[in-house]
Amino acid sequence: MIFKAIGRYKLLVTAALLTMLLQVGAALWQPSYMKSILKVMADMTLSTNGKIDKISQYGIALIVVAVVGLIGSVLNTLTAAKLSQAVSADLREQTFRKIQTFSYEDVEKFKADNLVVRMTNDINQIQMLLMMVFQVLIRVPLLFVGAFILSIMTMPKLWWIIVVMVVLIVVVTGISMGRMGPHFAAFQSLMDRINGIAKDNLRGARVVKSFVQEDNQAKAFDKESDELLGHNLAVGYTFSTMIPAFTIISQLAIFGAILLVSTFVTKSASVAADQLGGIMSFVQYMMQIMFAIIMGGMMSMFASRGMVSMGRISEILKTETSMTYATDDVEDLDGSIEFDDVSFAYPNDQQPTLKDISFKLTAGEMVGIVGATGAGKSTLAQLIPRLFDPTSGTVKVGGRDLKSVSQQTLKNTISIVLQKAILFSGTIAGNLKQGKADATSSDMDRAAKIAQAAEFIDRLPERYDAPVEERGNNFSGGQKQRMSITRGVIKSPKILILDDSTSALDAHSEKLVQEAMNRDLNGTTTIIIAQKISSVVHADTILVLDEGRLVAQGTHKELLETSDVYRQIYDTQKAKED
Ligand SMILES: Nc1ncnc2c1ncn2[C@@H]1O[C@H](COP(=O)(O)OP(=O)(O)OP(=O)(O)O)[C@@H](O)[C@H]1O
Repeated sequence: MIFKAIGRYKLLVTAALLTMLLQVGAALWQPSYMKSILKVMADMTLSTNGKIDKISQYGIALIVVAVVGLIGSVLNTLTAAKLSQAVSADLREQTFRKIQTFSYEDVEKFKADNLVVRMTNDINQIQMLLMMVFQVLIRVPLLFVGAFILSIMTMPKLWWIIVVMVVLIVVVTGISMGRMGPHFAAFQSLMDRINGIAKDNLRGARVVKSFVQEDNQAKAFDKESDELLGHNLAVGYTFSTMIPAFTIISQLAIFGAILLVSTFVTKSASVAADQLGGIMSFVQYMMQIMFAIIMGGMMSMFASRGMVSMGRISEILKTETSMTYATDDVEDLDGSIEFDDVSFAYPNDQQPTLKDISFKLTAGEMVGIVGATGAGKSTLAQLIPRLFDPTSGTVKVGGRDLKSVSQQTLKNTISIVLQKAILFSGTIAGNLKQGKADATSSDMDRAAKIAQAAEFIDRLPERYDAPVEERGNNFSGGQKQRMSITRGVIKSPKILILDDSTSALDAHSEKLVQEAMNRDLNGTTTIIIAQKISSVVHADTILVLDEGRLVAQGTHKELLETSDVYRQIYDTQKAKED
């Protein structure tokens, strides 16, 4: 996944690698000039002949190498930043596109909040890792090996000091990383939970305020946040012991090296000068080795977090949607519906929500679905536009098994207006066009009249261009429902499902909507899921659900005579009204 994403930016990758090489080359070269300058300076105690010129030459060369290294470093940072941002933007878009192919069931399995964290936080982790990789990937091994060899070449007798230092630093790094690893693994799932709480709280701000739940919400948030703090502190503590440990190791190594060198210095001045220059560059190489190991450790830290994130993104990209369409052909189906021995269980649910349901509806009928809360009405309705596939049995529309028709055919044939009116930020027109992409303003007028939305839309100065805020927050519950019904009816579908979607409307408006539908959507099979039997008394047929089973079907009059469940619901509601 990641290699494919990076592969698109060959030029940037090459530039990042070359600039990295430039940096390493310059870093390794500099100490040798230092050594030469110091050697010449020490020699000056014997004779100054031509020495100043030599020092200037070495000095200029040293500055040139340092400037080249600096340019390499700036260019490398720029290319690494550009590359990591481009790759992570591609991954984010690819992930979002993939999620768009998911069925509703797939989204339910992942959970929406979790998908949001993956597309934001996880992609950021990958971006940070890539930035690190393209800044230090080659630099670490080259700097380590280069500085190691050059240090031993500079002071062959001190090879063992380098080896002891490397072993100690590797041991400290290994122990520290081992301690930090489990904390990094916990970060991501904690971020999912914290994000979920924050989102629930902000979305349900009205409920939180009206039920004075601020304290409880804050406590729940604090619990997760404290756990995250605990992991962050544990990482911080380990880090705070790691850095001083490195400093002590390097100081001891430098001290040891200087001490040993002083014992090598003989009375010969030229040898002493040589040793002085040597020890300077030796110490510089030692520092570079330590830097390389620390950078390597840091990279492995970013890598361990980035790998977890990559796994989470690749899980999305590898997910094959649970719903496939047998064909792309667009067909003209009529609005008849047939359920043949349908049972359905939600993903990860052992118990079926719908059990052995069979019925037939003729095109153009007005159908009511009633039943107690939790009886399975919405679940049954969701199987018609194929939001879920049945666990067993067949759902047919226009005589065709839903699994054998194309997505576009389904979209053209069926509209569902959900219990909760969901609007997207943009304009009213933008939301209505989700129902019919090429809707004209006369289509919108017609649909708005049916849904009794015209009365408030006409009062808005911008009418259909009026802005809709996030989740339609600038509209009332009833206005949102009316817009949602407008979106549902705008394409005059063959089948229209209204899932308790007039609940926020007063009885008069509900009646007006139904009358307008009867008049203007003649020929549309209308399924009305209703809490109140009064909303469906005029239906051609009513399905009565009880604990996931279809227990009766008929007209209001027939059901009053034949169905105990129906009569019970009717009597209870009537008693309440009286
Ligand atoms: N996404 C889901 N995942 C798991 N279980 C679910 C899901 N949605 C609904 N259920 C369960 O399925 C059962 C039927 O729910 P459904 O929403 O279909 O009932 P309903 O008859 O429409 O109820 P209501 O009239 O209250 O809207 C309930 O027990 C509910 O807990």
